[in-house]
Amino acid sequence: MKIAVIGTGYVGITTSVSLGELGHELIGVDIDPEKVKKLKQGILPIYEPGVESLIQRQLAAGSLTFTTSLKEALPDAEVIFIAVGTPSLPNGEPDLHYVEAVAREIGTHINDYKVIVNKSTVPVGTADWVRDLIERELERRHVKVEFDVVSNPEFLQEGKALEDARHPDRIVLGSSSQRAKQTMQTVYANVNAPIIHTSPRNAEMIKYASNAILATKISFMNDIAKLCAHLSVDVSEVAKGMGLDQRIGPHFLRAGVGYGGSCFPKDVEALYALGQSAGQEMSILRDTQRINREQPGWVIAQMERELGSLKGKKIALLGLAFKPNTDDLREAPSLKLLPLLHAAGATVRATDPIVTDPVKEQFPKVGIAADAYEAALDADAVLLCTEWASFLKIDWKRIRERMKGDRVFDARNALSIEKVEAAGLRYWGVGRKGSA
Ligand SMILES: NC(=O)c1ccc[n+]([C@@H]2O[C@H](COP(=O)([O-])OP(=O)(O)OC[C@H]3O[C@@H](n4cnc5c(N)ncnc54)[C@H](O)[C@@H]3O)[C@@H](O)[C@H]2O)c1
Ligand SMILES: O=c1ccn([C@@H]2O[C@H](COP(=O)(O)OP(=O)(O)O[C@H]3O[C@H](CO)[C@@H](O)[C@H](O)[C@H]3O)[C@@H](O)[C@H]2O)c(=O)[nH]1
Repeated sequence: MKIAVIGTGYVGITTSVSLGELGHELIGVDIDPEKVKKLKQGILPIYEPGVESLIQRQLAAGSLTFTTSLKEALPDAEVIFIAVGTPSLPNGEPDLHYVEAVAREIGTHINDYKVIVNKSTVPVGTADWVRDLIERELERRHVKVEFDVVSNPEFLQEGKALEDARHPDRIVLGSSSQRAKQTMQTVYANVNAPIIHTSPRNAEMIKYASNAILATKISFMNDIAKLCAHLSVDVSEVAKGMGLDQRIGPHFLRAGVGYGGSCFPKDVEALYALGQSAGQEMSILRDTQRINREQPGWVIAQMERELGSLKGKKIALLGLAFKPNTDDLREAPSLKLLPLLHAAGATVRATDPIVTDPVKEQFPKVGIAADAYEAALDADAVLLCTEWASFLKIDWKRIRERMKGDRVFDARNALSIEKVEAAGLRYWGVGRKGSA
């Protein structure tokens, strides 16, 4: 089957290569000529493990191509995926103008039956709106072309996008016609995952509600962690004990410095905004967001409680990306910690295995170190912000020798207390040992 994917960000690229693995022929479209130029050369403009080699293989086989021209991509494609961004507007609602532009362009150029699949995360009712936009363009052209709009939300996690695409927990298909449903069944025929066939509106809500509950689990555990800190309880042990209950599950129970990334913050906000416009309070989501906003400040306040004033203190910041295995800095907690540390008078030397330059541009005062050992030189304290695998394997004795102070603040609850303490360092975690 020939498939066009509009937008070559995380979702567009992952969709393209994973559908390519299923035997389909893919054409990726992006308005960004630089991105397309790189992709045509097999260069991935983002860091996502495993994806670049797959692009190169599929380019060489001729089963994957890229273009900046939607018009050129449309005629041969039976299915058109929309995978453009839906960032937050200042009022919290998602900005749908990229989706709108693509829908209009599709309406301008289609001449035969297509299934248009929305993969972007969008509010309930967007599939109907996309249908209207396309119909209006067809009316303007005085042509009649049949098409269907399907909602097929994406659930991949950055850093493990390929694995998630190959082995999804479920595929959600919100189709409004039998013809579209059958086409989508062919698209995903070779994926071994449960398929939920539902309406487009239900599919759109499934995506927002899924992200919102995951974000809420994190904020809930961050609240529990702060209580654990007062009661000398280790929240990691609590999470372990809770997670074995199958009704709760072990995932997304890790307390830390809060959630970041391009999805949770904007999607929780968008669902909250959707509630507001429907006159529905959504107070849980309000608190989910509040707790997340406050978490970096709470971590810094705890550091001040432990270290005294941070004025003149040297802090080694380990990790800048919003999570490991990505170079994505969107809503990264590091970008919230840095101004707070600076405002408190601390000097920061940061390190990250992948992403440093954009942080240096945004915060010229931050020193950038090649690795954790360089960052720790003369430091009063180490602060772990992103739990990259390389940081979990640190030789803490080597770190101790280089530091001036002896404090390790684990804002991800990812380090082994025993290993840190065996090196003669004092450990602090979020609602773990050392917190109060
Ligand atoms: N990043 C994730 O992990 C993830 C996971 C699930 C769902 N989503 C959702 O998927 C959508 C895309 O997310 P992303 O992170 O891939 O976005 P992104 O911002 O990384 O990429 C979007 C791409 O679309 C391109 N684009 C914009 N307008 C275009 C147009 N008119 N024609 C062609 N290309 C156009 C941009 O140049 C950009 O390359 C969002 O709605 C997001 O919420 C993202
Ligand atoms: O127990 C946990 C789990 C995660 N996080 C943080 O939560 C954020 C988001 O992590 P994760 O969900 O792994 O990354 P994303 O790539 O943003 O993926 C989320 O957002 C995507 C975009 O909608 C969805 O497709 C995914 O299903 C959803 O997990 C990161 O800052 C993590 O550090 C925690 O603090 N504690």
